[in-house]
This record gives sequence, structure tokens and C-alpha cells, in this order.
Amino acid sequence: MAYEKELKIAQLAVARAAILTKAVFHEKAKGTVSKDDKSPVTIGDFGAQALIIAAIKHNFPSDEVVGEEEASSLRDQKDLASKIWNLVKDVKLSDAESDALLGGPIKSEAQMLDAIDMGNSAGGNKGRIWALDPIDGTKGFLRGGQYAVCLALMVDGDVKVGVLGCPNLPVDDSAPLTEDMGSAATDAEGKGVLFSAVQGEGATSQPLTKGPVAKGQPIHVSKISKVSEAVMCESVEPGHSSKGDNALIAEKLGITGKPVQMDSQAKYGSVARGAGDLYLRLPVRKDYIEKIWDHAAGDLIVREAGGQVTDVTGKRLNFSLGRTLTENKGVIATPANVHAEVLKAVQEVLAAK
Ligand SMILES: Nc1ncnc2c1ncn2[C@@H]1O[C@H](COP(=O)(O)O)[C@@H](OP(=O)(O)O)[C@H]1O
Ligand SMILES: [Mg+2]
Ligand SMILES: [Mg+2]
Ligand SMILES: [Mg+2]
Repeated sequence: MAYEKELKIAQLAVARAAILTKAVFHEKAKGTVSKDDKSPVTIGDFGAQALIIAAIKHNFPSDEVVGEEEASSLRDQKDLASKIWNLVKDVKLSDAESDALLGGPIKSEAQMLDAIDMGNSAGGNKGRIWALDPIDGTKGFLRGGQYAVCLALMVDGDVKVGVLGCPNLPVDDSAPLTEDMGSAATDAEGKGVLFSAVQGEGATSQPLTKGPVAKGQPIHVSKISKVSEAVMCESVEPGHSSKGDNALIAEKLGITGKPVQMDSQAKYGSVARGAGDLYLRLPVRKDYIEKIWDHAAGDLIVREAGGQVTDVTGKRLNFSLGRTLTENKGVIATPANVHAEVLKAVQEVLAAK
């Protein structure tokens, strides 16, 4: 099997980071600070980024990482940094062998800050680069909704390995999506799933545990034949994708069911296992450029599960252009057999605007 070690390290690193994010999820005070773009970041985001980068660097020292977060604000906020360190230093997988594979605990607060800053790769189309979103759906994480710990390995700009840890999604691949996924999610018993894919080898799911990782079971997109019966997934946040466009597209496709709103790449995971059928993400703002860490793992997992993922022009997402999906306009993820029909409806709605 290709990329066997990379897959295992990615799965374990995501599982270990999720131990920390789950602990923070249950805290009232999540150490939220506002970034320059006014978006939130929490103790959970910083801690998970440190833990995952430390694991990658221990195993693949010359690999680069494009990580969402950076430590500069923490270096001025000593209290926040020490709160994060107090959590990070104690996070361990349940079996010593898996924990040792990740290099054991981070040694000091200074090393934790350095690890966070190693997520500063410029990305691009050369060499081995990991795309890391330590918490995707931070607003969902804060609201008590869905969130995902997302990690993908790109080689020469092409995504080879993708892993998504979704602590608040049902373990059961056949569990239907419910309307409260965006607001009243829990990680109680029966929740927590780890999605994985390796290029050319299919996609799998397995329970998200504290380790060790097992062999996942294969997942597939839905076998939908009538698009009018599709369950559409979209963001909770109105600022992240256009719900108005989605409603018009649904109408054109004859979809009468309400869209299921949930945060994060849990949407990609849900489409990949056939719990949802379509994921549409159409821009609300002309000047927003999508980030590679918001899509790299989910894009591969959906495609390896039999889906097709493109932008609104029908082109594959291009991860080789740097930290962002430069030039991208929108995302359409569907089972491959209905993609052309959905794309056509999207294009007609956008053309009529
Ligand atoms: N104007 C915008 N348009 C599209 N995506 C946006 C956006 N502003 C922020 N985002 C991204 O939307 C992601 C969450 O997506 P979703 O709405 O599907 O949960 C955020 O990830 P983070 O939560 O990792 O910051 C952020 O990167
Ligand atoms: Mg963010
Ligand atoms: Mg994100
Ligand atoms: Mg994030």
C-alpha cells in the first residue's frame, strides 16, 4: 500500500489532537481570541496545531506544513500560551506504542510555540507539504456544533493522503443527518468518526478513538439516481457560503427537502459516506479566497469514495498554487453520476444573477 506510514502517522496525529479539542469543547472558557481577519481562534486550534506538527516533524523532518494558525499572538499573550501548554503537555494516546510513534509529548512551552510556527510553508507544486486545519469550523466548535481536525499530505501539489477527525459526527456511516447538527452536537457515546483516504486506494471510516488506529471500513458516496431526492449540505455560517444561491439551485433541481446545515469538513465526510448527497459552497464575497486547509483532506476523501469535486466552472480544486485555492470560485461535491446535472444547475443560477 502506498503512503502507509504517512497515513498511520496522520491518523494517530489527528486522533491525538482530537483528545485535546474534545477536552476544550467541554470547557466553557475556550480561550477565544480574534484574529486580524476578525475570525476566532481558540486554545483548541493552537494546541491541536502544535501536537500535529510535532508528530509530522518527528516522523518526516524535511516535510513542510501549511497550517492555518501561527504563534505570534501567543508570544505576546503569556497567560494564553501557558494555558495551552498546560493542556498540550498532558495529551497522550491510550497506548504507549502509538504515542511513541508520534515522538511522545512536546518537551516545553517554547517548543510548542515553535511547532505552531512550523506551519508557515508557502505551499506550492514541489515536494512534500502537509495542509493542516487544526480545528475547521471554529465557529461550530464554539457554538456546540460540528468541527473537524483536518490533515492532508500533498506531493508536488497533488493530495495523496487525507484524514478528517470529526468528534461530533455519528460513528455509524448510515445514520441520517439531522437538523440539529449545527447547534446541538455532542461527542457522547456513538459519536466521533475518523475518515481517511489514500489516492487510488479508496476512502474509509472508523471510530475516532484515543488510539491505536484500526483498519477502517470502506465508505462510498450515495447511490442517488434522482437528484430531486438529494440531501444538500451547507455551512451554518451565512458569511461562509451563499444560502440564497443554494436555495435557487435546489429549486431548479426539484429538491424539496431542507438543506442540512453543519460546520466544517464534516460536510465532505458526510457526502463521502452517503449520509448527505451534495455539498455546495458558493461564494458570498468576491474578495474571499478559499484556503487549501479547508478542502484538501475532504476533497480527496470524497473523490476516493466515488464522488466528484469541482469549482463552479467544473475544474478540479487546485492545491498546488500556494496557501490558497487561488482563482477558485466555489465548491461542488457530489456523487460522480449526478455531478454534471448539479453543475449545470449551479451555472444557470449564477448566470441569471
Ligand atoms: N467569507 C468566507 N467565505 C468562505 N469561507 C470562509 C469565509 N470566511 C471564513 N471562511 C472559512 O470557512 C471555514 C469554515 O467553513 P464552514 O462554514 O464550512 O464551517 C473557516 O475555517 P476555520 O473554522 O478553520 O477558520 C474559514 O477558513
Ligand atoms: Mg480559522
Ligand atoms: Mg477551516
Ligand atoms: Mg481552522
